[in-house]
Amino acid sequence: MNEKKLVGEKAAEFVKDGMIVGLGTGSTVYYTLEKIGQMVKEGLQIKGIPTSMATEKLAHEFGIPLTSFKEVTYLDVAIDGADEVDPDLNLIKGGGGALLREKIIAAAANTFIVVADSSKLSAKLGSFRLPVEVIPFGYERTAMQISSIGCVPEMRLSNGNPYITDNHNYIFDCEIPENSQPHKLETVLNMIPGVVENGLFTKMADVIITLDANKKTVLMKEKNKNRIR
Ligand SMILES: O=C(CO)[C@H](O)[C@H](O)COP(=O)(O)O
Repeated sequence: MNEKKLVGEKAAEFVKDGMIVGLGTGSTVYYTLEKIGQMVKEGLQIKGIPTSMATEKLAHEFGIPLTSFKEVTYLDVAIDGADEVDPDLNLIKGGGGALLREKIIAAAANTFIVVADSSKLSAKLGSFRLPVEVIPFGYERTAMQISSIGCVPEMRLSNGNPYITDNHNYIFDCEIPENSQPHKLETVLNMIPGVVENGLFTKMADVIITLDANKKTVLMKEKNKNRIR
């Protein structure tokens, strides 16, 4: 059974006629995009905003019409994957390198839905290294400052060269301190000059679509309505 397909396709049920939809990035949301593409062929009228160039390409392939922040100021719903999810619905994202656009789109969405197979659920964030996007200028010094707050950064490489994001930046994958408080760490990292964004998405997700022990899709919902928008 393909867990990613089950949760990915389930998320498409949240997409209704007339909506502006944030289109996430990754191998789970791939199935959401594929399903939305089918729904569009059957007459669904929506417009999407992609979180990455890879997703923009997929949206074209699946026939999903696109728009941008030149035309809209908010989204009805955004659907995206995650690398790790804790019981308070805090996330680590950015394994696919798209964290910056993903966070802009999640923050602009009235409802942020996360698709996560059961391997992504974790009692405490930190087993997946935290992606931190930094501008290339002064990245050596930025890395020192990331280290000074207890994180251990390692530059992400692609074929031996620095991995370059869609926004022409670098990524450090960081081990985070064991006793980290996710919201505090998210805020403190973003105060370091040179850090553009980090992959902690705290107080953002409204719904996690995952699977129970019987491999049936279940929804984990946000308990505290204290989202930051
Ligand atoms: O944050 C992401 C990309 O930047 C992805 O949502 C995350 O890496 C999950 O990917 P996948 O669904 O392939 O496991």
